[in-house]
Amino acid sequence: MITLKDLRKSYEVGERQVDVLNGLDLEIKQGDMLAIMGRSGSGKSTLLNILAGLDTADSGVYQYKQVYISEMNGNQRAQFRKKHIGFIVQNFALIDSKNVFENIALPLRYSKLSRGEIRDRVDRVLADLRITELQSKAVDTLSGGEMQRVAIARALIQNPDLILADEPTGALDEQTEAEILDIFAKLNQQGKTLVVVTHDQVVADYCQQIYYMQEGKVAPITS
Ligand SMILES: Nc1ncnc2c1ncn2[C@@H]1O[C@H](COP(=O)(O)OP(=O)(O)OP(=O)(O)O)[C@@H](O)[C@H]1O
Repeated sequence: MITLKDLRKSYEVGERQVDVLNGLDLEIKQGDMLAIMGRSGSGKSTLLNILAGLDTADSGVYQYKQVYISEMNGNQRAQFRKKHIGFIVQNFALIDSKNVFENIALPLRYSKLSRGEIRDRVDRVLADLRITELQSKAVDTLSGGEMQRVAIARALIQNPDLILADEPTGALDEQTEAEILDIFAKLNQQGKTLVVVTHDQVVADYCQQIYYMQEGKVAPITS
């Protein structure tokens, strides 16, 4: 599904050049659920942002199915992101001034769907994530676990094939973490491909493969 080949990316910090990706290769198959671990600053978020089409490498190849994302311009990447990617972050990134329903419907706002179709789609993800009763609530009144469910619902609203999660349970207690991980496992069973960046071994152990990022590359951890 995804091939990354010889990805390189560096930043100039003052006089110094920091190599974040240093010839990174990775293959992700459809239906994989993989964890990426590694020390702080090793480049995990950079990699996830590139997979999402939010950022680009300086060189190397990013192929998604038959398409070369690494050859796209910013607009094309935005289209790609909208169609294929669901992105989930640690701090949920919800809009406080909007209620749950509006947050989940947000990615559909420039679509050609009618209000009724939007309603139906949101109803479906609300039901899937068992948060139908929260739909009219202000998001800043929710618990952390509820907020993350809303963020997952928003990520799913366009029915993406690839779900990228950056420390998705980092702000949650153990019990809530387990609930969110169950949701991920269920999505994976439904055929979604998931890539989860985490520092947490419990989260990594939920995934079928664990990769470790070091010196600008990733390598599988074999148990
Ligand atoms: N815009 C930028 N300008 C300069 N350096 C940057 C920039 N973005 C990231 N970096 C550097 O790139 C490196 C990788 O950052 P990245 O956020 O990808 O790491 P990470 O593994 O996700 O870290 P963490 O686990 O702490 O979130 C770090 O050294 C960071 O300081």
